[in-house]
Amino acid sequence: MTKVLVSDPIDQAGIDILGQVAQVDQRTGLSAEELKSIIGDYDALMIRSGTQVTADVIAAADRLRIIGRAGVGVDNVDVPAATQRGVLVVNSPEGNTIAAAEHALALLLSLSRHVPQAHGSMRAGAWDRKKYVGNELYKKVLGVVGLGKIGSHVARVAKAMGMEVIAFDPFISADRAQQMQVRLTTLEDLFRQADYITLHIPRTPDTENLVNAELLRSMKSTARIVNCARGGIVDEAALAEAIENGVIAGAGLDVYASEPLSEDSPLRAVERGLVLTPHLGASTEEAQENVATDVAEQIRDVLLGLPARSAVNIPGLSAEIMERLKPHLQLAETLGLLVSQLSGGQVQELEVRLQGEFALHPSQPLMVAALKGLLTNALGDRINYVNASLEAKGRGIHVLEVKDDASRDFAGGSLQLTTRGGQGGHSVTGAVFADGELRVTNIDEFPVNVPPSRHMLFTRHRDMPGIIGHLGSLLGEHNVNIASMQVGRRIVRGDAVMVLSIDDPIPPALLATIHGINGIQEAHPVTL
Ligand SMILES: NC(=O)c1ccc[n+]([C@@H]2O[C@H](COP(=O)([O-])OP(=O)(O)OC[C@H]3O[C@@H](n4cnc5c(N)ncnc54)[C@H](O)[C@@H]3O)[C@@H](O)[C@H]2O)c1
Ligand SMILES: O=C(O)CC[C@@H](O)C(=O)O
Repeated sequence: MTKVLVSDPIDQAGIDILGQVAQVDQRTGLSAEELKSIIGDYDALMIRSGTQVTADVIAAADRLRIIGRAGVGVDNVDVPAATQRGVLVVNSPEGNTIAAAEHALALLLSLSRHVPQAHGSMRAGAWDRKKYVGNELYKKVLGVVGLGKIGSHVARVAKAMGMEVIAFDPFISADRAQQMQVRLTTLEDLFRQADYITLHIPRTPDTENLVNAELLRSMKSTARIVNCARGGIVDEAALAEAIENGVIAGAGLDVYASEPLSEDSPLRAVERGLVLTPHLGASTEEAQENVATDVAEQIRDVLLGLPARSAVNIPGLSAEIMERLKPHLQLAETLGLLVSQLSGGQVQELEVRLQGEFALHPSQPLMVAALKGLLTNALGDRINYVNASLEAKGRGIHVLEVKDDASRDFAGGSLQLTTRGGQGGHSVTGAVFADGELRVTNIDEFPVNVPPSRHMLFTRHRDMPGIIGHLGSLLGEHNVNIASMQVGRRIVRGDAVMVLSIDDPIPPALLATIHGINGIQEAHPVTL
């Protein structure tokens, strides 16, 4: 008998769909140990954000074929562990977009009119009209951080309410922002200018504690901030302090670094200017029905041997092709990640050139892997083989595929990714060597031969005496250890590129100093 475990509250519409093909056991509130002890009996697991599907749980899941997340974020699932075990992870990328956007707007309005506090005082028998004088949103500046699905909807509604909308999203093109009548700006400027700020970005290493004490200090003292995206993006202790000390006027939070929010969190002690909700962004009847139906249909289909439409991990490729193309897919993804960081995010066109033997492989998975790499910094764990093409299209990125099987630069062929965009373009080429090792072989038409490593620094500079030594000593002074270094140049004392593999990331202050070195035209730290 096929069995599905539903371990979080899921709308009945989803349960009914699962019931068409399997025995459905609804067991919410399981401890980690209890989940581990029973998961071995199940073919599918359906969850929301409450259940933590750790590597331990997956290791105990002998029969498990699919994990369905009724919602967007899969940060409560160890996706690499699931992929390794061949367990498909599916989600519902759009089912709760409107619900989350409306919740952010609800927090903005509640904050500006003190709705929860006024309600509390009425319940306590008071009739206090003076204490709860608020502010209007009309004609105020709303700063949207992250202009994706939810951020765009919030921006649209805010404009209809007469707000001026500015946004920070380094991965959205100026054209797209213009279509939405939103002015793109820097994060710093947004925090300085906005009367209201709303966050709609994923939690990634780049966005963790993005809103810290320093950024909060740069806000107007009358400004308010809403986080209905992910916990951990805002430094909670710094936020509580900023509200208590009048540095900012208030905040509305739906998500927390650790959930449920602990009873002794400093946030719970803030008396004025703070509205807290317990991760309710997706909690509307409509969204719960949408996500439950969307995910239950995918679980049902997969259990019947059909493909899933929103797989987060394994693409619609056979295991055999995946195995054969593994290093090539890895190269495409690595080059995508690399070229996106060289290009600074604003990419309008990506050209993928399959050269020599690369042109003989199926191109679609390679194109998708390249796009997945290109969008990884923008979308974190939300980008996958299934949605990469769609996400690129949604961002207005034009994708070109060029096959050049006559090229003979490396025995196994090579792959070149070229970006074009508002800030110019970059190109990177790579190859898979006979031992399966990946190599970056060309940067902006300068030949190099570098294995990709976790932390790297790429510079474009004038080939002149002293520049390499200067950079080397500067890194040494800042305790950044260089593992290897290579220079690529076409003519002596012309333009050149330098590629450093380093053991540690470059601190932002050091990057500014590197930019100041005479002869350095560009410097890009890269994390792969
Ligand atoms: N509170 C809830 O219940 C709830 C419900 C649904 C979604 N969410 C969360 O809301 C967030 C947004 O979801 P979405 O569906 O709009 O995602 P999306 O992928 O459509 O949009 C995210 C946007 O953030 C941008 N971005 C990435 N890194 C950035 C950075 N460092 N600075 C600025 N912009 C950056 C991306 O370019 C993208 O446009 C996610 O974190 C999601 O998990 C919360
Ligand atoms: O399951 C929930 O209610 C939270 C969902 C939301 O955070 C998401 O990422 O989709």
